[in-house]
Amino acid sequence: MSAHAVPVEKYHGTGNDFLVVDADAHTVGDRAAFARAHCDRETGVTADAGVGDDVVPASATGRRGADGVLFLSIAERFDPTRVVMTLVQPDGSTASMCGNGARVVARWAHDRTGDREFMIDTQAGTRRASVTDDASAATIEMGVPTFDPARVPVARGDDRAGEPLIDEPVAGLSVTAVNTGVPHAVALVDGGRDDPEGIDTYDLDAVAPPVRHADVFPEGANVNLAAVVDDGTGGDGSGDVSDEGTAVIDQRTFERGVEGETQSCGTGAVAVVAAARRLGLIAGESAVTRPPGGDLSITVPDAGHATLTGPVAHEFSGTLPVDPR
Ligand SMILES: N[C@@H](CCC[C@H](N)C(=O)O)C(=O)O
Repeated sequence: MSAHAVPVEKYHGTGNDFLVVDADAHTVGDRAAFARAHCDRETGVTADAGVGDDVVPASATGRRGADGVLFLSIAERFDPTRVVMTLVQPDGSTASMCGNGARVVARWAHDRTGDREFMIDTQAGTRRASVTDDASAATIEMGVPTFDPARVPVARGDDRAGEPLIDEPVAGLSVTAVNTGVPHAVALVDGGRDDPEGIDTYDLDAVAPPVRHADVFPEGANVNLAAVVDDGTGGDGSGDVSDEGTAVIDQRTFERGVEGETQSCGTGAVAVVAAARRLGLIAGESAVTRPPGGDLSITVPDAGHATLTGPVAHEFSGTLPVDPR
């Protein structure tokens, strides 16, 4: 390996794909430039970056580039093993939390250590994580979603400055603002993916940017469309909570930092379920969200951490230039 090359692993969680760099072993001086170059969907990393037997056909996503670079630092002296996670996005920005990225971190740490339980240190706080026996799926504690306008953050600039922004018009969509580690705007729309007039009829790349950049979101926001296709009431209609099933919500997310729609967004999935609960659109605390890249299982209890569970997979190993210019 050249002195100017760094080993990388590529993983994805429901199509949200990430390059992973072991930040203890390898220094990347300009992380933003590295992410901008190698995440580019036109000119960025491919499975050809792999070396020897590690090269496998780009699997479930099979796409060039990535949704970000995870710079990871692992400390096995702790029990459970701790991993410090920093996500640098395709535009060079750093995100304080990433749900699917954290699932990738758990799988990467498992592949290194064989452990199944981890603590992941993010800029949004320390999160517990675990992988299944076969490591094909990971669960992350996602913290407590907040609608507090000071913490989303939301800046109304009027006499409602202290009120949460719940199902209100913002730049053409009716949105609910929630922070699940990063800021999200959630617009509940009619009709799921199977509805010819439903969620997939929206041109997300057109409708999301005005919300993402709206003045009411001083730090910007990820923008989610969500359609409740099963409210989870199920049962016999008696209202008995033991009859409550798992709700099903179709989800699409336009991500800040990617500046486009991703196949899946974990913090977005939790935001969607938290918003649906807040609006009284689903019965219980559990839901499956269905972003384009695959299903995610979410819990948002009345008290305590939300959780995010879903599949995670390794795509390939390789090396990339540290300085891509
Ligand atoms: N894809 C992530 C979210 C990453 C952060 C986001 N783009 C932001 O800048 O807020 C996830 O799975 O949560």
